[in-house]
Amino acid sequence: MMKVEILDTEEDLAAALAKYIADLSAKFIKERGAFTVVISGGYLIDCLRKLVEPPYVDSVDWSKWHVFWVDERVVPKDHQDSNYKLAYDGFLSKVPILPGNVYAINDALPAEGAADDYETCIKQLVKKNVVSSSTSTGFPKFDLMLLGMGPDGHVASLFPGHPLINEKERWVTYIMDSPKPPPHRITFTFPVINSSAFIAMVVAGPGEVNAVHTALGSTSSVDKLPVQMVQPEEELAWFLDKEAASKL
Ligand SMILES: O=C(O)[C@H](O)[C@@H](O)[C@H](O)[C@H](O)COP(=O)(O)O
Repeated sequence: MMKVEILDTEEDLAAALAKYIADLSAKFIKERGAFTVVISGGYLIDCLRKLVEPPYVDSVDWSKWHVFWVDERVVPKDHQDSNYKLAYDGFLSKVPILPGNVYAINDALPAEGAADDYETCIKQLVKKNVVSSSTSTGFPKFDLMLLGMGPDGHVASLFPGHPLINEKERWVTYIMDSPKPPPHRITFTFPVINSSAFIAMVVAGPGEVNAVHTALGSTSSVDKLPVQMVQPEEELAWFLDKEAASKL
């Protein structure tokens, strides 16, 4: 199922996104005592700012959250390009999520090793039932993924025309030639992204208007953009501000 929310301003988008996340947090914690959230980098983290303010900062049961990255740059965790640093500075440092429930990549490993290590970590969490497993695909089923999108329609570190968008076996893979710097990254694959229960696709501002139009406004497209390949098992919710939706 897909829904598209177009908000007047980016501020309204942040407020709507916070409510959506808080509601899903309450749902999954009630159902299974945990909430597994996968975040991307980029402007998404700034869009989470309403979650770290009242009422949500007080009402969300942060102790049940488990946080993962859909992609990460292969740099030290304190490097300016690190998605972990971006999320820590802008979100994780402001809420009482248990440090042991925040799953960053092993930044001492090169890209291939870091991807293998992250995949092994997730497999262990599936065995412990911290992360669910999709009964239809056998891949890990995260409760919610919070994704941004690039102007070229990339999601995570899955870029248009790159062979990685066709990876069908691995849970986590790596790229050494990312067109968006830095070049070395790890990324979830589409089988994992599309085995998630819910995905929020968060796009604000003028930078992605063409990719948003391609994804939501056009019917025919021979080669699908990565963003058009996103199809979670329960719901894909687009959160757009009026600028991002201006070509719809
Ligand atoms: O590591 C990354 O670069 C992000 O995970 C990436 O997938 C991001 O979500 C989009 O690129 C949008 O981010 P921007 O705000 O930088 O365009």
